[in-house]
Amino acid sequence: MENTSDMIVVLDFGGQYNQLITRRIREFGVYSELHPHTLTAQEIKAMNPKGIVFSGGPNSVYEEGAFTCDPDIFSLGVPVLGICYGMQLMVHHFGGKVERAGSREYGKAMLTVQNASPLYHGLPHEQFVWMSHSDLVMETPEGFEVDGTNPSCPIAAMSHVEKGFYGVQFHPEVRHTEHGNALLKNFVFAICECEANWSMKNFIDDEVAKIRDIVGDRQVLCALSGGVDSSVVAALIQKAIGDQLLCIFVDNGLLRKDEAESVMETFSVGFNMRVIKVDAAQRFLDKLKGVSDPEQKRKIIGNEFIYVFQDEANSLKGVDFLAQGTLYTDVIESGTLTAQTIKSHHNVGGLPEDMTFELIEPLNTLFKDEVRALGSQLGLPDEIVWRQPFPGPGLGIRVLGEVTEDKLKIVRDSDAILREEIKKAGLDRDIWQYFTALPNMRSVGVMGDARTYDYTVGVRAVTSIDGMTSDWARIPWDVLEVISSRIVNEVDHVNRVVYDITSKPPATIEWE
Ligand SMILES: Nc1ncnc2c1ncn2[C@@H]1O[C@H](COP(=O)(O)OP(=O)(O)OP(=O)(O)O)[C@@H](O)[C@H]1O
Ligand SMILES: O=c1[nH]c(=O)c2[nH+]cn([C@@H]3O[C@H](COP(=O)(O)O)[C@@H](O)[C@H]3O)c2[nH]1
Ligand SMILES: NC(=O)CC[C@H](N)C(=O)O
Ligand SMILES: [Mg+2]
Repeated sequence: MENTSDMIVVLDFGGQYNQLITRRIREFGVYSELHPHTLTAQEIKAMNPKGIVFSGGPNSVYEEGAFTCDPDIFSLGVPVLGICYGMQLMVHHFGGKVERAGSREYGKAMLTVQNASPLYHGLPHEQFVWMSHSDLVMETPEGFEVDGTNPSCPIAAMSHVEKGFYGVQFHPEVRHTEHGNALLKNFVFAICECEANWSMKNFIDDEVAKIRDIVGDRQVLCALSGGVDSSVVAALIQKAIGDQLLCIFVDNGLLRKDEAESVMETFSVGFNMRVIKVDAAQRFLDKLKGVSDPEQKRKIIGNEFIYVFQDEANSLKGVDFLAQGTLYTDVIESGTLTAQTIKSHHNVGGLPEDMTFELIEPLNTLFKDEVRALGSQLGLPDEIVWRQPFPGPGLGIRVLGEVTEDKLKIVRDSDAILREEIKKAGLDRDIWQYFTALPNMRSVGVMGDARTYDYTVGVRAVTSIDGMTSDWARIPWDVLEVISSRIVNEVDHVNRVVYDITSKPPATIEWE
């Protein structure tokens, strides 16, 4: 079923932050999706986009094996904006010349606009842009004009206005490009003629219609964790098909203190949903025995989740669909789009091959902050909409290395103290996510005049918008002090607490 909103397709040539392009466009109220560069012209045509953006990427177009695109894309009659690698690819395709530059250009540069193509409408003649490249366009292809220049990059922007093809060597999606947003707006609205007609309200209408269409009178099993994403999915599906929805909450033994009870209370009593709880702790812990590699742990947990869902579905009748709260970031970070797998999210990279369910993942094109807006629009209360994210593999990836009951207890107890103190300090809404992790190390301490040789607990607290990037939270010293002393005093086998002060990148939020 086709979406009712205008849309821009972004083709991914492997840059890690390409989703920023999609985000910027969505912020204008125009729907946009990021797709692999291998998407064919026919597949793109079927999506009926109003414009196409080629992203940047690490390859050099003249190298063997460099990413390319289906050449028929240029015959679709749809405007194309090539950014960095995207522009170089366009040049290469149409017979211009791209070569390695004498030196790499990374950072701020001054762009002089010399041909005011529609992309620069209303923008100043000179503007700061952000560059990150080591190849240069030496010659534009026939029919293209040079739009902008810079001393170290003479062909910094080009266009073929008649065909609707534009290229920029710099990155308009990055905040450091002074008029980047205005430039993207010119592309989206003036050149592609999009209307700002994408909102959470019509997202709900589109998705409800799609779900009804796909599901018919069959039943959907929704994997409900009590977290933001699956709660929003459950609410959306309930809106679409009412009682044909059955939720399943799995106690995998990797949950936080008192979590199982509180989720069951909220959803079955508070929301009157059909929820069943499956106690599968032993199954998960048995499978994790002796396993210490993080990716292997993630895959085991992902598989076990599905097996539990499948066992439950078998004992019920006529359940063909499994709904999950998979987000766009889960898909992107699991490496299905970009070249590099950072970590397999349990609900994407961890799915077993012999799965018999059809998946329903209505949020898999949305970012976290968009899901929160959707939750509010659906009428979910703030306490759910603003709940901090908790990963499906749970404490299994916060106990680093092999997972044991003893270590789970340390993480569970220290995490409960941290949550209590953050709440008490009134910081729970400002900090995006906060938890403790147990590195696989012990150190020497002194307690009551005696030597101890015990575990270190790591405290992690970050600020973020969508989990793709984050900064460590500046928790006041006195709050940290209380947290540290309570953890050491109240949790057995801990004699040291450290605070993680790395941002993402280069670290990630979770430690595994
Ligand atoms: N304990 C669980 N029982 C059932 N399903 C689960 C459980 N944990 C995770 N899932 C499924 O995996 C999906 C991904 O987990 P994830 O933690 O990303 O989302 P969430 O828990 O819904 O939201 P949040 O990111 O806010 O924690 C969930 O949306 C849910 O469908
Ligand atoms: O549902 C999930 N399944 C997973 O496998 C998973 N791994 C990480 N996360 C959460 O995603 C966000 C980004 O985490 P990282 O910076 O650690 O990749 C953070 O909010 C993490 O808590 C997960 N969520
Ligand atoms: N950021 C990019 O897209 C870089 C493109 C190409 N690899 C270059 O170095 O010029
Ligand atoms: Mg969760």
